[in-house]
Amino acid sequence: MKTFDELFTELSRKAAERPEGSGTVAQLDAGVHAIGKKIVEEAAEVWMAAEYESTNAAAEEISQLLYHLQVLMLAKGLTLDDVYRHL
Ligand SMILES: N=c1c2ncn([C@@H]3O[C@H](COP(=O)(O)OP(=O)(O)OP(=O)(O)O)[C@@H](O)[C@H]3O)c2ncn1[C@@H]1O[C@H](COP(=O)(O)O)[C@@H](O)[C@H]1O
Repeated sequence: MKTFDELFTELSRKAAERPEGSGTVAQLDAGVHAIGKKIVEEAAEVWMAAEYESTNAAAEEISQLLYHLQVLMLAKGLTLDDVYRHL
């Protein structure tokens, strides 16, 4: 298990070091358009899981949406503070 901040630290390292086989690196290479599409897809899956599936399924879909949002943040060069200052 990891926190939102811990995941961002891990993904930032992946983006910098570009290890072989990293899905995050592949997503970053695919670009903002592809990442954005994935976010919309994952958001729809969150909605469907929340409405029609178990609470655990909804939690899993939410975790995937959070992951893809972080990938977009990295693609755009945004930090956690850039986002947190708007909360
Ligand atoms: N938390 C996640 C995470 N959540 C979601 N995903 C990606 O999002 C996809 C989920 O999409 P779906 O369930 O809709 O399945 P899918 O449509 O079949 O997926 P794709 O065809 O798009 O791959 C997964 O296949 C992963 O590619 C994640 N990929 C990575 N992480 C974490 O990110 C870290 C770095 O991962 P790597 O960069 O791959 O090393 C690790 O700690 C991972 O646990």
